[in-house]
Amino acid sequence: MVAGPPGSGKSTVGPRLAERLGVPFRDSDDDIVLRTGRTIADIFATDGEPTFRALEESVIAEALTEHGGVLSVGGGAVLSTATRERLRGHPVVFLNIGFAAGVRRVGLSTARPLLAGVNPRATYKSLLEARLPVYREVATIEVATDDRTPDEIVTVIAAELSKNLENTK
Ligand SMILES: Nc1ncnc2c1ncn2[C@@H]1O[C@H](COP(=O)(O)OP(=O)(O)O)[C@@H](O)[C@H]1O
Ligand SMILES: O=C(O)C1=C[C@@H](OP(=O)(O)O)[C@@H](O)[C@H](O)C1
Ligand SMILES: [Mg+2]
Repeated sequence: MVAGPPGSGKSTVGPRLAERLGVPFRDSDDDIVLRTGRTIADIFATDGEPTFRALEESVIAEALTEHGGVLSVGGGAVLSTATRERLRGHPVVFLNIGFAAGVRRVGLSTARPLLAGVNPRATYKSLLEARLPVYREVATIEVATDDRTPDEIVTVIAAELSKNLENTK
């Protein structure tokens, strides 16, 4: 699984990592859109965050049982205790990102409803701080992404994954 804050590159790096490993790719946000036929922004605006989080838990639980490849998840997915429990035993990559680079990457897009409020920079800053320990708790691999291209990040992850595999032999 690939986890980390919005803008860390989960949806960009995940498919490239899957390609490099020769396995299929899924993204929990895409799975929610496929299942509901609605956008993430619409689900947040119409039904509220708790409905979105329940859908997110459900598509991740499904992917963890039926999907044998790389799964990128939304930035808030690991806040769920049930999801964290389901992740035990799975390799989890934490894509880390600093505030400045993260703000540049998420930009002014309205696709992320949590960052569409009055002060998105302050929201993003507190989100990074509050979630950092949670990402670290679930991660088996942590990669700083600020000054790396997606392909460089994939190379680092692939090397770490094979190192971890060697250690379990
Ligand atoms: N390593 C990187 N360097 C520069 N830009 C990146 C990198 N990874 C992702 N991006 C860009 O940042 C934005 C957010 O990436 P995305 O994969 O959607 O992040 P996430 O899924 O973690 O929210 C996109 O515009 C993407 O092209
Ligand atoms: O951080 C979050 O709580 C969210 C991150 C988004 O995904 P990305 O992290 O891929 O942007 C998306 O799941 C939703 O807008 C909520
Ligand atoms: Mg994403």
